[in-house]
Amino acid sequence: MFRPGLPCWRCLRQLALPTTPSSTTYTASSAVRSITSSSRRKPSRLVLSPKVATPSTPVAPGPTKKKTTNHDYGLNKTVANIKPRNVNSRFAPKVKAIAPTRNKNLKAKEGEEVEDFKKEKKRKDDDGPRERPMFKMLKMRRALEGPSMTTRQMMRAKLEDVHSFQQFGLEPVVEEALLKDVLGDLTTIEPTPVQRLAIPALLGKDPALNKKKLFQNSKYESYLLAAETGSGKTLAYLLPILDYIKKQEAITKAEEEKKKAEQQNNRLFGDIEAPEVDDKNGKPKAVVIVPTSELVNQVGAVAKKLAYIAKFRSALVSRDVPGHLIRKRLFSQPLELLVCTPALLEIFCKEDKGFLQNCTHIAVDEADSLFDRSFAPITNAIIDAAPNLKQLVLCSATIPKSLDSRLRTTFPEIHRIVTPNVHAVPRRVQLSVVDSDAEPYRGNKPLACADVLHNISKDGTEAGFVKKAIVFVNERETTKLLCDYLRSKGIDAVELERDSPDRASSKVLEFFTGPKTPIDETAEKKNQMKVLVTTDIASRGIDTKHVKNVLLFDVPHTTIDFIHRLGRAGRMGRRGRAIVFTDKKTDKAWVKEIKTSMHMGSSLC
Ligand SMILES: Nc1ncnc2c1ncn2[C@@H]1O[C@H](COP(=O)(O)OP(=O)(O)OP(=O)(O)O)[C@@H](O)[C@H]1O
Repeated sequence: MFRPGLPCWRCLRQLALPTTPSSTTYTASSAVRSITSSSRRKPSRLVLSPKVATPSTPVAPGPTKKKTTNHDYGLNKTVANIKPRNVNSRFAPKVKAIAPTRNKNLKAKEGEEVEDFKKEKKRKDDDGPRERPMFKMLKMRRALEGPSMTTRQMMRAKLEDVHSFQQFGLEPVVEEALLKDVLGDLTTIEPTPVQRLAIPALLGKDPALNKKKLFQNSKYESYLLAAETGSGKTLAYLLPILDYIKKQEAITKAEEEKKKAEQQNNRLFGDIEAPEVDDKNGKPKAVVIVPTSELVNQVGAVAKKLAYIAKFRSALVSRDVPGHLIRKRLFSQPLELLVCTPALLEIFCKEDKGFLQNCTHIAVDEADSLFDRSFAPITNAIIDAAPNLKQLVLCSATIPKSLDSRLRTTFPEIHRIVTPNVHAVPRRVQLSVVDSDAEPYRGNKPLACADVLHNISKDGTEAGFVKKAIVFVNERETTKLLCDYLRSKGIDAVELERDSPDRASSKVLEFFTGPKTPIDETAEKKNQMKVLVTTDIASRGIDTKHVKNVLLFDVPHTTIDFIHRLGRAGRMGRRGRAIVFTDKKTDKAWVKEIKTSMHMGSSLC
């Protein structure tokens, strides 16, 4: 309340006039401070934000408005007035401006936070140059190379000619193993588009393919198989390899019998040859290279199924296999097929220069990752270590432009087998977008995710079976945090990332790659849904045939990641549902573009 004789503080603040004539100079600001002393009563107002030391996502500097004091608008300047980029430049002025109002503790705290920020900045600078997020985003969205219209039409025409596996003329044992043990549970068995195109070409039975002319300047035949996710690429390269092995086996057997007969003959005349030393142990005839141990197990499982009837020896080797088992699997018997990760295979090749001397076939699955900058030297070294290589097959669901141009220089004669729908996510996968910034989530993305999962579990689909959902995140650290959060909301979630403790046992993945699981009606708490929270480790190649729901908690960085993650649902003609969560950092226009492309069934190029 205003009383005459006493100063009005509002006026004092505005006029900044001295009030009472006293011995000490009494300014308006000091008066306000001494009387209201809001800072002392409400210290929280002056406490620096605890986030000041937390590195925020760097924002691209926009054009700054310049204050011109004179009217030459900076035209007469001879020196560029660019501020040096130092740590303090962004927030030192703020610190200075409010410094006089601080007490000692606050100053100390402030100093600590500045130090923290400096340390963080130094760490970031040491890690490499800072990139502006927009440019980083654009750089990471590597464009995919799509097939031309003519190629698509040619491929479509070719597809019409093939309808059954019997048309390929595979070795009888291989065909029997395929139809009985691998696809035996299907009512109608017919090859998929990539199998129709690739198997005749790799077997040398494609009349349109003149191999002699095509590979006249090359030591071996090279093929690139590019087909959509979940389209049966594994069998497309595995069947021709096994067919060759079985054919060669028959030839070798005939030769050995002939040799034996000759030796028998020679023995009659006393000329006995020394028996040949068996050099086949630890020398595989064919090698399949895959990027992860999960894929070693998956491809290996298909090979094992085929081996039961087709009778060949295969070995699976990855970092999950103990040393004594690797030794046993590799060196105790002659080996036909080795499924391995590149790092281990490179070690074997370095240790034994002749390790791949009997190898005639190499298949590189997920070729786009195995030929990217980090893996390419290893993969190339392995290929170079096979002197008798006859066929090299590179296989992937996504061919980035960078890989395409690298292949043109490394393997100029490579024959491309591309399905018409490559780089497209099947239309049977429906994509929905959930904006976590909108009501009712208000920026709480984990809550949005839990809510969506809750709704899925109650939607009445997949009656009688446990629903399986995969949630993909971008960062490893998020896996555990999100998984714990979902568990706290009563959702049965498990996590899988590169360093997960239970990764070695593969138990986590087994459930999601396995067949449909009926709900246990006898259990006290009936489990309606199981959720896997994972990174890209489970996005490539993992055959989650019975997973219908894929949630992209983070928007993937690239179109390639989009294709692989969405590819975990809607495999082999099944229906699927994908949900992507957006927030204010998301490029919503891009997500919309992806959604439109999926709706149209076109490539996500
Ligand atoms: N001709 C076929 N008919 C029916 N099912 C098949 C056929 N060929 C393969 N499959 C099955 O389809 C599933 C997917 O196959 P596969 O893992 O080889 O796909 P992919 O193209 O390699 O997928 P990704 O690109 O994700 O690695 C497997 O379970 C496989 O058994």
